Amino acid sequence: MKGVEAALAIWEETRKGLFLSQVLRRFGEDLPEGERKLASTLVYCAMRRYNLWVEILRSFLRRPFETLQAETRDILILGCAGLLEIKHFVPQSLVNAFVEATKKKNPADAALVNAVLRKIASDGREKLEELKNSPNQINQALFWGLPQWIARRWMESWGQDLAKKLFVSQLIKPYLSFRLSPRTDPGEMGEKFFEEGVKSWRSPYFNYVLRSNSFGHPPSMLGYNEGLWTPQTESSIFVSDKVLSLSSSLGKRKILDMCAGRGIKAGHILERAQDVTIEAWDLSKNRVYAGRRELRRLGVQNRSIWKVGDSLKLAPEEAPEIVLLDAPCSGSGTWGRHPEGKWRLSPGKLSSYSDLQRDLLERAIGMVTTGGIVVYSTCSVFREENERVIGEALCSNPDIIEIEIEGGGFPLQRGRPFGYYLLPGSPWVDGFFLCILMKR
Ligand SMILES: C[S@@+](CC[C@H](N)C(=O)[O-])C[C@H]1O[C@@H](n2cnc3c(N)ncnc32)[C@H](O)[C@@H]1O
Repeated sequence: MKGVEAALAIWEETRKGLFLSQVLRRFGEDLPEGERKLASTLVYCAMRRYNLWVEILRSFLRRPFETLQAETRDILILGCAGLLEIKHFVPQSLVNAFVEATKKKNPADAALVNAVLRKIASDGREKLEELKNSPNQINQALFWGLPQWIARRWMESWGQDLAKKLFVSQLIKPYLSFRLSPRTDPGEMGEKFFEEGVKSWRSPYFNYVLRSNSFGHPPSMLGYNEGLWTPQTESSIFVSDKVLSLSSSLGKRKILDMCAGRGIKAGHILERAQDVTIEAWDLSKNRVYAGRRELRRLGVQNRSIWKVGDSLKLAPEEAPEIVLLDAPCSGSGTWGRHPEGKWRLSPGKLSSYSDLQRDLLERAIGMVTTGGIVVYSTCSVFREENERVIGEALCSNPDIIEIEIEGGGFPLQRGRPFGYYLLPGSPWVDGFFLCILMKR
């Protein structure tokens, strides 16, 4: 099973700090479709509930998990996740594949891996059910794949019902939404996708967005290189769509995108508003490079200026009428898509995000004049990165007011008391926060 070996190699790379999706793309290209799917399913299952697999393994091991060699730990985690989550595989062949991999990496541990994985195949589900049905908060955090401190914080700040929704969202398998360019006909594009084996249908929220049940590799799909569509989650589309409607209803054409990243929102705005110009900043040289390339792909690069640098220090070419601050954040609303993020976050890191967000928002407010708009967004569901940041900005800037947002059918959850949340709850909608401010 080449998929098992590839999963182990991907897992090792991810430990160096890379995203699963990045590594998977690199490894996946050389694998046949079935093996690529197996590798992807294994690494995502393992990463989504990493602490759960470690806990289950502990209960089946006679020695402390930490004393095992790193390669053996990896094999046991992927094996445990595969056996308890992948239903369409014969457990015995999966166990055999992991034992074979151990023989290559750590022959001395092959018997241990064989014994532990066989035990998990026969008794592991019972343990899983036990945790699922336990009312204990620690067991719930384990079952849904969350670090305990995060589960506790969400329970405290969201209350039991909404926190449960966030817990469940950790296990929703994400799919692609395609934002169509204004020159792309949704019906024709849907047919082309179908010919390529991808089923798609219209999003209930946007008439220029198609949903799919694919997790595919966008650059190798039909129409991507020609700029006919862009993969973008519908929550992210909601944010850039709001910038578009503010620009058109208030007649504001000069936009500053303070943290433009790879230019996904900038591309959306420029392709749908021909009279808008965007100045795009980002700290990362690589992202600015990718952003420029993205706008070129869409054919809108000549209405943009890009700068690499710290948005706390850069100066705009022209006074902006709208500032979009799509702030760097913990990404907690996108952990269904990028589950490695939750294991890399710490309380200290979370508060350093809040500090940076507060400074960036102050800078954004400082750059607009009377009537100017600041659109603040994060893909996080932590109040520390959202309402708290907005609350501090409103306190220190009495000339700023919040503007109400219409959901247009999108299930918005009012922040407490500022801004709006899009809570993660379907494969096409990540968790996002959005707040629109105006200078009086
Ligand atoms: C949420 S991402 C932006 C995504 C982007 N708006 C899009 O839709 O493609 C946040 C970005 O902020 C950038 N960033 C972080 N700190 C920054 C700073 N001090 N100045 C400018 N950019 C910064 C990161 O490099 C990252 O690309």
